Amino acid sequence: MISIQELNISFQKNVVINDLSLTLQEGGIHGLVGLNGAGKTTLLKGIYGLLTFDKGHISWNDQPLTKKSIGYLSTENYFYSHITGKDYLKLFSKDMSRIEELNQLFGIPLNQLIDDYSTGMMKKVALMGVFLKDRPIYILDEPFNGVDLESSRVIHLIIEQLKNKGKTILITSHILESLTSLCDQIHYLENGKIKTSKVKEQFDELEKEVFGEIHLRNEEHIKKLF
Ligand SMILES: Nc1ncnc2c1ncn2[C@@H]1O[C@H](COP(=O)(O)OP(=O)(O)OP(=O)(O)O)[C@@H](O)[C@H]1O
Repeated sequence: MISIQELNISFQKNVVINDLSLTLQEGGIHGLVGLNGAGKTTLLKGIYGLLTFDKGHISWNDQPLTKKSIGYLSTENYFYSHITGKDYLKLFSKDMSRIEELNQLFGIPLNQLIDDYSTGMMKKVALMGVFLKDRPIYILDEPFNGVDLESSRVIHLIIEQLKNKGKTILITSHILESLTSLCDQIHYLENGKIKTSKVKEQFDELEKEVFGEIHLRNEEHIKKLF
């Protein structure tokens, strides 16, 4: 179980994560949603240990949570420039046949320079790097962003399989449907706190409760504007 207690993360005076508490059960797929700028990436970076926090505590089964327990997909792909996909993936695994087997699912031209890849291809190579490492926890920031339908389905199935192996997964997406079909629980982040958490049977309520209100407000506003 990952336990986050009263976490505060701020950038200068901008408090982005504000006394946030959240428990992530072991062996589950957890979604994190929220509007642009809500603090999803900040929270994931905080859990992975890329940001210092003003206060609070994060633990994993009552032990400190460290980077080596986590496979982390960042929203920004920090590749070395002028490196081929193959050379990049070799940083994650020396097992070339596993790399090639994994790539059968994604079809990336691995001998090409990453600099020459499309946005979706870069995302897929970054994800392949994450999946090549066996970790108990995976934190995936926008894994479906820019990825075609076929590969989204592959990523979906890999995540489900990781769950079957007992891994704990935390994932963000702007596409709610990709989370409702995948997650056991979805957490909604607003004003630096988890406003609500819903289990699978309650996902309809999440749509109505959180997004219904926003849709309604926007619809009225659009009708006034146009
Ligand atoms: N390095 C930084 N320095 C200053 N402010 C930052 C930094 N990173 C994030 N912020 C601010 O923190 C807030 C939350 O940003 P964050 O990227 O965590 O949001 P998000 O929920 O992931 O948004 P999106 O859905 O657009 O990806 C924003 O107001 C942003 O401007």
